[in-house]
Amino acid sequence: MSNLTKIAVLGAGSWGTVLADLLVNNGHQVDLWGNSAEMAAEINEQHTNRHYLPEFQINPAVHATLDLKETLTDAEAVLFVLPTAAIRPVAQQLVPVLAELKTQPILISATKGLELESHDRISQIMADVFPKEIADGLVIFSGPSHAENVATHDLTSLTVASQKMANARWVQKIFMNNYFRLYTNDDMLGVELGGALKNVIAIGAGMLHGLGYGDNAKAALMTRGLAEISRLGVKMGANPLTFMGLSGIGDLIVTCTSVNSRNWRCGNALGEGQPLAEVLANMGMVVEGVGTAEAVHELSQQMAVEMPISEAIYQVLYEEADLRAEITKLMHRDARNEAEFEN
Ligand SMILES: NC(=O)C1=CN([C@@H]2O[C@H](COP(=O)(O)OP(=O)(O)OC[C@H]3O[C@@H](n4cnc5c(N)ncnc54)[C@H](OP(=O)(O)O)[C@@H]3O)[C@@H](O)[C@H]2O)C=CC1
Ligand SMILES: O=C(CO)COP(=O)(O)O
Repeated sequence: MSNLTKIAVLGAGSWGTVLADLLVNNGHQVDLWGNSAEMAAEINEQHTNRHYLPEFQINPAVHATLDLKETLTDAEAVLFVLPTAAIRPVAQQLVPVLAELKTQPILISATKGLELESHDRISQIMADVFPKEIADGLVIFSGPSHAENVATHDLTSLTVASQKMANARWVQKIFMNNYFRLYTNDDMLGVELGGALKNVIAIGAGMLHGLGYGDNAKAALMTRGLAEISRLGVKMGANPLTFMGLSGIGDLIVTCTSVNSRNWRCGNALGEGQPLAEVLANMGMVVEGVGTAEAVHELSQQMAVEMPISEAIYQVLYEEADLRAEITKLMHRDARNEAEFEN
């Protein structure tokens, strides 16, 4: 057993690969767990992951594996970087493996989404699946951070939130370096909601671009999008200030304005007239906002919170509503005061 801090990274896609590389660059030992033998061989032998990050050269010390027991043994933390839909089944696979270990790792989630049908946040899925003493220590890792930019060491700041601040501070310490800065936050609910719900609004920003709308339209969408995210979040018990932070407005800005965003690119292609099934098939990476739009549609009804922009995007994605007609409807909603927080 080495003296290095070992971190298990689950999910060898764009974000998991870049975070594994960052952790190794920071002097930690990393096992990167994935589900493809070819991918693991490519990472271990060529130190690339061309499907997800065509230009990226991975630190050769990143070790990819398909063996979950090997990945978890001696790990001080387990970082989930999987699509939302994979969190519950993979977490269930972990339970018997963790039960055999002498010490329990800290769980960290970098995933941004709401589960379909249950509308659960990642922390709720973890609470369902893991024993309380493990789930209670979960750290949420969220903020404006395209993998492609972190890969080139662009300056990046994120939020780490947990009910156990000691865990958040530990995660802060293992990730921070001269291009990666983390802030702690005790509002896990707000941090999770900001990270998940901005993906829906980013699809809308892409749609506007695809239709040919300009900067004013995008600024209005982002501002009113944040208003409805905050409205839902506050009603659910989140701190309104969280939505003004990195995991709120910060992530909304980066996702609504960058061609690196898969959600933005999906919306842009829809705005240009491509069918959703074709867009998703061509993307080859997860577009979390599509599933989350359906979860938000149901959650906002359940919470009796109006979310007109997210609802319009849901209608276009799932109910074959006409995009231009939805925009017209939004522009003709009842006139109101900007500061009204109720609807
Ligand atoms: N990319 C980014 O810049 C950022 C992403 N995120 C969030 O991180 C999460 C992951 O995103 P990202 O890395 O971009 O996604 P990608 O689509 O790039 O990669 C997803 C990875 O998860 C793997 N996977 C899917 N299902 C399973 C499973 N059941 N078991 C094991 N592996 C599985 C995929 O494997 P396979 O190749 O076989 O499909 C793939 O390697 C998302 O919630 C996203 O919102 C957050 C911040 C930044
Ligand atoms: O969350 C992200 C950046 O912070 C990644 O966004 P996309 O999933 O839209 O690429």
